[in-house]
Formats: sequence, structure tokens, C-alpha cells
Amino acid sequence: MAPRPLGPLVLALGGAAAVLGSVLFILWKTYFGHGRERRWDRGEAWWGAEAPRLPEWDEWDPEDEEDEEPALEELEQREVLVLGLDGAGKSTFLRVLSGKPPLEGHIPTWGFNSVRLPTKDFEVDLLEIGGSQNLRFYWKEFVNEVDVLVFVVDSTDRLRLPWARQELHKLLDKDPDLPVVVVANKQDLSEAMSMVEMQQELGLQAIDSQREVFLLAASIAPAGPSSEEPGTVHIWKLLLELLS
Ligand SMILES: Nc1nc2c(ncn2[C@@H]2O[C@H](COP(=O)(O)OP(=O)(O)OP(=O)(O)O)[C@@H](O)[C@H]2O)c(=O)[nH]1
Ligand SMILES: [Mg+2]
Repeated sequence: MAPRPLGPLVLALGGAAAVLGSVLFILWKTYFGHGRERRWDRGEAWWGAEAPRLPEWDEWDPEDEEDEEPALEELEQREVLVLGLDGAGKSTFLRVLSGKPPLEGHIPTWGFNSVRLPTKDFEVDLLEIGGSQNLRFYWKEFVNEVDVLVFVVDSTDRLRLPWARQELHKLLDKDPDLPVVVVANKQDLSEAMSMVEMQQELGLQAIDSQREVFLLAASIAPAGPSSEEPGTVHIWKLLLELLS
């Protein structure tokens, strides 16, 4: 049987995938745009955000409710996209930022995962899209919608560093002005590449000098207790500077 032309099929699949990417983004916006649920735990937050004080029972007046609710909603929003190959440490980063302990082992994100963190002046939405090969296609759909890109790389994953580099540069091409924070994660492990190597292998020196690009060494969830590498706090502080 003569081979059938693939062109229309590829086009149709490409179109369907683009639509799905947009639907995912709309779902995320809808969730955060109108949802009242907060995924962060006010009690556990460590980044210095002031948790709103809940009224004592005898102070509570239902008529105040309507006045109080918008105060939280009125805060401006900032959006951070967290990408990187599967297993790089994206979900762990979001968990640690939310004050939760890292999970044991790698549980892949099938789709997206997000947290909203309040600061004094604005709220920061962090969106992770899973890094498995079939999800990387959607990354580019989100990159023009955010204020900062955090790109997490496993510093021990030498073999796949060229893939990480390729994906990172595709995203950079998509938005020439987007500030980028590249996180060289898992620096606690002895096989981790040095920062000089990471900079070279990821081709960061070749990036347009006008763009804000940062390379941070990190151990978001160190395997042992003795790591001295800066971790999540440093990334968060830099994000706050970039978003202010
Ligand atoms: N040694 C070490 N392990 C880490 C570090 N950060 C994360 N990990 C581990 O790396 C594994 C993968 O982390 P995840 O956060 O699930 O990776 P991910 O980037 O979200 O992966 P996908 O959702 O599949 O895209 C987990 O077992 C983490 O505990 C680190 O700094 N050091
Ligand atoms: Mg994940």
C-alpha cells in the first residue's frame, strides 16, 4: 500500500496540541483569577509574608466580610513560569517555597502544578509545567504570558544537558525580553557540574547582553544535611527583585 501523506495529520495534531496548550493556560488563569482557594499554608510560610489576621469570634461581624474579602483580591499579580526537564526539581522548588517538605523520590508532574505566594506588595503565581517530553511542546504557549522564567536544570544530568540547552534557547527565542533565572540545582551531589561548566554547556555566554539572565547554584532539596549551597531562599529573593 502506498504511504499516505502525513502533512494534514501532522497539521491537525499540531493544531489540536496548540489548542490544548491554550486551554491549559485558560484553566490556570481561571483558577487563579477567580478561585478563592489558596494553596499556600499561611502557618508554614517562611518568606516573611504577613498572614492576614483572622478576627476573634466575638469580633466577627458578617457585614464586614464583603469589605474585607477584596483586600486580598486587590493585590497585584505577578506570574512566574517554572520549567526544566523532568526530574530537575521544579515541583520540589514549589513545595519548599510553600513551606512543605520535599517528597521522597521523583513523582512526575503530568500537566501543571501551581502555587500562589503573597508578599507585602503583590501576589506571586508560580506555574510549573511538567518536564516530560510530551509536555515540553506546551511550554512555549505560556512563555509570553509571564513576568519571569525560572529554568531548573539538574547539574548532575550531563547526558541530557544538551536537551536542556536546546529547550532553554527555544524559549529564549520565543520572548527576547523575558528575564530568566537558570537554577543549577542538585549542587549538593558530588557529581554536580561546576558553575563554569554549566554556563558553557547551557550556552549562557552567547545570550544577548540586553537580556536579564541569572545563573544560580542551588540545592533545593539537599540529600544530606551539610549542604552549604544557597537554595530556595536565594532564588526567591532574586525573583522578588525582578518582580518589584
Ligand atoms: N540531591 C538532590 N535532589 C533533589 C534536589 N532537588 C530536587 N531533588 C530531587 O529530584 C527529584 C525530582 O524532583 P521533582 O521536583 O519532582 O522534579 P520535576 O522537575 O518537578 O520533574 P517533572 O515533574 O517530572 O517535570 C526528587 O526526588 C527530588 O527530591 C536537590 O537539590 N538535591
Ligand atoms: Mg514536577
